[in-house]
Amino acid sequence: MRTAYSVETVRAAERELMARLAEGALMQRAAAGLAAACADLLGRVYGSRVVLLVGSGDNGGDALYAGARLARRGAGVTAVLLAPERTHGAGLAALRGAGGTVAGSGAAEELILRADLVVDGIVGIGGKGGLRPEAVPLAGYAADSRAAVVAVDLPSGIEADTGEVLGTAVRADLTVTFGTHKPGLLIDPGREYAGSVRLVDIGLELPEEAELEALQHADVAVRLPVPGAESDKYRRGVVGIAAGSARYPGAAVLAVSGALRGGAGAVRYVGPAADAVISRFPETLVSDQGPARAGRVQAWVVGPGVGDDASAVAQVLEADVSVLVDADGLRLADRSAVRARTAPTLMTPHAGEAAALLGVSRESVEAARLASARELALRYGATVLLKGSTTLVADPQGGAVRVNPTGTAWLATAGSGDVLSGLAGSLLAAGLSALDAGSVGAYLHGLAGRLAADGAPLGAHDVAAAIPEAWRDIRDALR
Ligand SMILES: NC(=O)C1=CN([C@@H]2O[C@H](COP(=O)(O)OP(=O)(O)OC[C@H]3O[C@@H](n4cnc5c(N)ncnc54)[C@H](O)[C@@H]3O)[C@@H](O)[C@H]2O)[C@@H](O)CC1
Ligand SMILES: [K+]
Repeated sequence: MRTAYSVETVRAAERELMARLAEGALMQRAAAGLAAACADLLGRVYGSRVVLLVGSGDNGGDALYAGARLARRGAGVTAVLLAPERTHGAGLAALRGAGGTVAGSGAAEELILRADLVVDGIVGIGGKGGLRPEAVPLAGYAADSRAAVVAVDLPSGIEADTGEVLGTAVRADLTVTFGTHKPGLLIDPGREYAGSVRLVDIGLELPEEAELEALQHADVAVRLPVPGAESDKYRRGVVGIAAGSARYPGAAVLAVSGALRGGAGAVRYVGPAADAVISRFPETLVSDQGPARAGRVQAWVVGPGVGDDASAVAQVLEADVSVLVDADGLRLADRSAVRARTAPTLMTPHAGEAAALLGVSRESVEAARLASARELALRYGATVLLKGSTTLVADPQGGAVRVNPTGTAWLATAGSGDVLSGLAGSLLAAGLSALDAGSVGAYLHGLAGRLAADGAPLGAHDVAAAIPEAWRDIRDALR
């Protein structure tokens, strides 16, 4: 499991650790890790041109000490100081002692454009409210330069706790982060600014429960349902799919295609698209009765392509089994009916749907994904899977939010969400909690999307067809 902790938690752990260590020891650990990462990126340190962007805090101190280490190995290191009178004094002395120099801000553009490496130590976890105006041009020069850009702890200008980007931020090729990932490094839009992320262990002791967690192959593998010797189709779980309409039969077919690959023993389809479903997937059990009379299931998926069939949504919400609500279902679901449920509920909006449910703009959901997912979970008393470039899953009772690491932009294709609904609903029917079904479903779906796309456009049905390959790939992590 990859975890991320909030600034407040990191600060507390740092205080505790600093009290036990010699003055400056922690910063030396950070700088050593940073310098090593820079050296790896440069390949040849000797003779390289390195520019340090140095803000007024310890983030700048890290950059200066790392710069001193690179200067000692023969790099030409120049520091651009944003606040010369408030620069980390000992760090600056170390840089000078190692042969590094300081340039005035007038020389910054020229230096950055000619550099091999730019180290962004403008601001770290002490930053708030986006880049200050004097730092904004530096981010621009770094973006225009052919130099590799390494962010210290996090790209300056992104909000560490949320991944929000307020105005301009530094775009890094590599972020070297200390002690733990910060939430903003794993959530868009901040994640896109971070490039690849390298974690340097500085010995922080962090609490059990993280702010954010990202499942990895091994975490998913142990959660995948596996039929036992005693299993039959009913014991493996039956998932009911209430989806599709005369106008949108394809949504039903795609939801079923995901559900068939998600671990349930049988898929029961209810709705007006039964013919389309059967002709594509003859193994589906179909019914033209409403969900309330369709026979026993262990979980329901309701919503993809149902149009205005509010009755199907209401019937499903009354069922005493796990329910996944998606697409049209989100619009039609009565909030008090969702809140009144005692069995688990998983809602799967994309940013636009989440915005409608919260009564805010789509942009504000996209800018603050973590807060939006949490808020929605609280309001509805339901687990919320917020789809997007970084899919998040939040439980209503709090706890670590799951962030999906397998997403790919190729998944932004019509019908892809219907496949995810069926898949995650099938995992619910197989007995996974709403949090696990949502996060394991998103992980499988993302990986299937990557495997199916392999760098080329794909259709949603390709994603569904690639789920078994993704499943095997993950399962093999346990071998
Ligand atoms: N505290 C520790 O134990 C350690 C801290 N380390 C480093 O220290 C950093 C935190 O240092 P600080 O607490 O000094 O804080 P920062 O260096 O992150 O930033 C604080 C300084 O930046 C200025 N600032 C705030 N917002 C800004 C903005 N939007 N634009 C420009 N300047 C802004 C403030 O005036 C303040 O002087 C970490 O991110 C990490 O890089 C590491 O050395 C590891 C050990
Ligand atoms: K930084």
